[in-house]
Formats: sequence, structure tokens, C-alpha cells
Amino acid sequence: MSDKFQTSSVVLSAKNLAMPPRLLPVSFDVRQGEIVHLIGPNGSGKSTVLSIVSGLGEGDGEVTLSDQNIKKLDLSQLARQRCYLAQQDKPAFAVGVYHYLVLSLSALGDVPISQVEMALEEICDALKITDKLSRTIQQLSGGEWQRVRLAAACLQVWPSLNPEARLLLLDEPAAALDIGQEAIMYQLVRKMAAQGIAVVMANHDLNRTLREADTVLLLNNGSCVAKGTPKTVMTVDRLQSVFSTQIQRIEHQGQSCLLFTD
Ligand SMILES: Nc1ncnc2c1ncn2[C@@H]1O[C@H](COP(=O)(O)OP(=O)(O)OP(=O)(O)O)[C@@H](O)[C@H]1O
Repeated sequence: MSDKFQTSSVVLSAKNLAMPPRLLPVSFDVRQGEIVHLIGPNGSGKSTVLSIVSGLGEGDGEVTLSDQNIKKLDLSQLARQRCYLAQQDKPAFAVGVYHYLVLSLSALGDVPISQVEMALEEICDALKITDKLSRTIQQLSGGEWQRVRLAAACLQVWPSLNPEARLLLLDEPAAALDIGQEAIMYQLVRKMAAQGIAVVMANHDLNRTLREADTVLLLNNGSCVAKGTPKTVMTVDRLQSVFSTQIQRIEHQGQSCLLFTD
């Protein structure tokens, strides 16, 4: 987390989130500019956590977004404060990429078109989708479609367009991305966080989590087994036990790196 947000305010507070047996009670806070990774095996509850804190999924417990109970926020208030990129397939209907991106701003009211164009240009350049703007979403590869979805998510909570934006929720955003595009996605996530947006994302790439996350929640069978900094949570013994596979940790040029040796 950038130094300027070290003592920043809590954006998202989740208290005793639960949906037994899929998710047993878990509590955590996320601060302005903090990047939180949810890790754990398939079916451990990562998407369930994201869907409850998004305000769209059913579940027990209390979630507050900027001190407001999310159950009291209507859909357009939610859409202005947080964006939720779920795991999902391409919609069946055909829509142009540009139109799809602009639709992500529909909850924001009147935003000057010049500001929209500037943000679109910056995000599309970063994600390398500018040449796809005139296509329909049916004419994209899986990785291109994922980048368009990411662009739409970032646009919705882009601080210069949306002063109410606080939180970006991403469910496995690197799915379908090649390693170069994955690196670009992480740069964009860091850029959002550097502007004060709190990020909570589900992730399967443990080496990325080691390097990119400020805070990690490790889930297993619906329970949070550890929470804290990557180095304290992601010990070899704990990861081997949770993921039931052989892992080694090596140091390379000052960075820790996990090797999966099974
Ligand atoms: N709609 C549903 N109805 C009933 N159970 C569900 C439903 N969706 C998910 N589950 C179950 O809830 C548990 C948690 O699922 P969840 O999708 O949160 O896991 P996850 O950690 O995100 O998994 P993955 O890494 O595979 O995406 C799993 O046991 C799953 O089978």
C-alpha cells in the first residue's frame, strides 16, 4: 500500500460474513488504497465473499461501505461506490465494445464527454484494446473479452469520472489473460489503488499474491484459515496443507518465489 494510505480510513468493513456451509463467519476491513487478495482452493468460498460484499449476493453478517450498511444502498448508489467484476461468460446479446464500455458509466449521471474520452483512452491504451472498440463483444477472443470487462470495471470507479468511487471487487481478473496481459492488469490494479481505490480480488496465482497483495485472506472449505500480510499468511507448511500439494519457497534477487514441485 502506498505510504500516503498507511493510516487511511476503512472503506469496506465485513463483519461475520457467512453463508453456511459455503462460508463460515469471516470478518475483515479494507482501507483506502489497500489491495486484498482472497486465495484458497476451488470451492473455498472466495466468490461467495466477493458476491456478499458486492451487495448483490445473499448472506449473513454486516457489510458497510464508507460507513453505510450496504443493505440500505440502492443499486445505483452501490454502482457509484463499488464495481464488481464477477466470473461470468459473455452475454448472449451482441453489443459494440465502445457501447459496452460507456454503459458501465450509466449510474454516474452527467459526466463531461471530454473526461469520459480521456479516461477511455487511458484505460483502453493500458489494456491494449483500443483497436477493438469498433468490434462487437462477440468478435473478441476470451482474453480480449476479459480485458474489455476489466476496462469497464475500472471505468466505473475511475476517480476522475466518479468522485464517489471507493472499491473495486475482482473475481479472478487474470483468468484468460496471457502473462504479458496479466502484468498489465496488475499495473492497472496498482494504479487504481494508488488513487485511493480499495481493491479486493480472488486470485489463484500465489506468486502474484506474494508480490502484489497488501493483505491476504486464505480460505479453505468456507473458513478463513489465516489473514495478514502475504509473508505471514503464505507459509510453505500452511499452503501445502491447504492446497494438498508440494511447495518450495526460494529467494531470487530479493524476492520470494513459490515453486510447485508435484
Ligand atoms: N449457487 C450455489 N448454490 C449452492 N452452492 C454453491 C453455489 N455456488 C457455489 N456453491 C458452493 O459454495 C462453495 C464456495 O464456492 P465459491 O464459488 O465461493 O468458491 P471459490 O473459492 O470462488 O472457488 P473457485 O476457485 O473454484 O472459483 C463451493 O462448495 C461451491 O460448490
